[in-house]
Amino acid sequence: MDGGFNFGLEASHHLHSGYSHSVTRSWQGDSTILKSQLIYPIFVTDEQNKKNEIKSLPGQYQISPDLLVEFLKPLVAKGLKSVILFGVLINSAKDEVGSMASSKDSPVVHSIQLIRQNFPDLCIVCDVCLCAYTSHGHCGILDTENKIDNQKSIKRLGEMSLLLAQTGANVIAPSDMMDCRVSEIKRVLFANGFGGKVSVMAYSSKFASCFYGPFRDAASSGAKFGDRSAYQLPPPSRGLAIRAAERDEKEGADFVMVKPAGPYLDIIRDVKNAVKVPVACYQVSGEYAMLYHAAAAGAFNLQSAVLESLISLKRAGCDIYITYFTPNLLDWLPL
Ligand SMILES: NCc1[nH]cc(CCC(=O)O)c1CC(=O)O
Repeated sequence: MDGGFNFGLEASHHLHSGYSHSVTRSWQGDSTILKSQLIYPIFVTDEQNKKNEIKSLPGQYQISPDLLVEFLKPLVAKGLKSVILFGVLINSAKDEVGSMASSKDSPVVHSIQLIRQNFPDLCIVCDVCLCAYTSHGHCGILDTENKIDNQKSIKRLGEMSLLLAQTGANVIAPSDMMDCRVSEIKRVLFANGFGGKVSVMAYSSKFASCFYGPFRDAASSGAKFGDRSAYQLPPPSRGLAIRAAERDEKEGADFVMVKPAGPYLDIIRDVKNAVKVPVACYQVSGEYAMLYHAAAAGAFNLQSAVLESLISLKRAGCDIYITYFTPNLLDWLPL
């Protein structure tokens, strides 16, 4: 008798003996999600006095640093503990090498300064990638044949990370998917006195996913957006995804990430079993849009659906939740 058959017998016994309900009730597991495990993604623009709702992400905004403090105040009062910042540039500010990514004029640098002054305890995570800053929209620097130049790219990512750390970021989160970027960023942080002070949350198991669609709108990286399947993982690949997490842990990542989250629950569990560092899961823009629009169309209650989606992540092994629903969750979750 194989395991599957055994399990079937057991299940049907529970089902028909009236035993199942008491078993599942006493076996619910821990469904608690804490506010301190949430990270709220925020898009900061280089324009002034701007708070633009993102069309494909209703309820989410591109916001300029001068309005950021007022925007965050009520959320911090409700228990917001962490944000992840994404820079958004007007097209004329972009160039081939993404110069603004490591410029003191970048909206992310301005935002870190303001958050540090006004909310000293807020944990600032910064997305580190070049796609929002390059004119071609790729996550790295291209060579003369329009292929990614890995070495040049990770050097730029190191420069960007150092500036963000110097400005006051707590966590550097590389989402570019270039080879060896975690070790390069770690090396730069240690060489400049940030070892043990600023941590690295690596987007490790990041799939080339259509669920990032609305994000392209949000980060204004849509227009010239190219195919990223050369550096993001193919959706069917399980082994690569696990090896990527193990590799990033070896390179010194303090957290690894699985992204998207909901469609990749199996990967979350496998990564959780494979690494010792905490596992962050990114419930991405497309997952947000699906839940939002389905609830708006009356398919289900938003709060129930969002909580169930996050509890599923927890069951799979999630330690940290990156979700656009963070403001809602601050209302829904107990302190
Ligand atoms: N590299 C940048 C980046 N950082 C986070 C996302 C997606 C997040 C979301 O969809 O919410 C992306 C887009 C991409 O890589 O294609």
